[in-house]
Amino acid sequence: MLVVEGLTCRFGTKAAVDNASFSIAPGTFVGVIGRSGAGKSTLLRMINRLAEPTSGRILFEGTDVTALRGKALRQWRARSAMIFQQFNLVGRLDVLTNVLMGRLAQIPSWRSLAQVWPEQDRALAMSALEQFDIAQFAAQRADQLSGGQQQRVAIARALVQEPDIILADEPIASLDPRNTKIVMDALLRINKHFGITVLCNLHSLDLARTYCDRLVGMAAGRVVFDGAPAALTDHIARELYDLEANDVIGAAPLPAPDGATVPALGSVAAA
Ligand SMILES: Nc1ncnc2c1ncn2[C@@H]1O[C@H](COP(=O)(O)OP(=O)(O)OP(=O)(O)O)[C@@H](O)[C@H]1O
Repeated sequence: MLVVEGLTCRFGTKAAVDNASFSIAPGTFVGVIGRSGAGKSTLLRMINRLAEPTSGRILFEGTDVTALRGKALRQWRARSAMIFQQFNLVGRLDVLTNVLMGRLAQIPSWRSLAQVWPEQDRALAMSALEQFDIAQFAAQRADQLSGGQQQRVAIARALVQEPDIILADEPIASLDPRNTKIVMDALLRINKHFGITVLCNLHSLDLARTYCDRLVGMAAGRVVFDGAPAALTDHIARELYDLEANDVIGAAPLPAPDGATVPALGSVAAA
């Protein structure tokens, strides 16, 4: 269980996240929605401890994540894998090595410096690439891949971290509709097949409704909605998105996720 209690992050006098509180049961696919500047990125970055909370607490399975330092903090960062809008791969390195970076927290530093990866880690990384149909690119430089392929490499890297939670910060913002679906399906597969909790910042309400078990709606740093997608009426959505509402509501519906209907809140089904 991930518990966020009164979490606040201030930049000067401005509260990017203002007293956010919620709990997330293991295995849930949660969409964090809201317009640009609502505080979605800051919330995810605080959970991973990339941004420091000004006040409040983050608890994971009873451990106070906000208080972690040194090795314990590095371990937490491995357990809460981030996926970014811009993929954050090392472009000049090959795809397999990028995925193996996800194992860094598990191996002694001399091995990573010498690029001597344990055979079982290489097998794990190849298997992750196979899961997302990109094993054929293993030896290619990461910057030679398309955006959608690069994001799948980033998801494979997150998967080999063997995380409890994946924090995806607008993972499809740079992608076309086809790659958007491929990447969202990949996240859904991870969530349902491995039971890994996913928190995914999404600008598009249609995507959030299609893929998520639960939505957390943010406006001006505050959590203003928390519930099942079906409970998010157009009226609430319009309040949430204000002037952007017409851009995010009622766009062309996305095809259903591959091989899965949208699951019930908190359920974990085999993919
Ligand atoms: N490092 C920072 N320094 C100062 N202000 C910041 C910083 N990071 C975020 N902010 C401000 O905090 C607010 C919330 O930003 P955040 O990026 O979390 O929102 P968001 O909902 O993720 O928006 P977007 O969808 O545009 O990324 C914004 O007003 C932003 O300008």
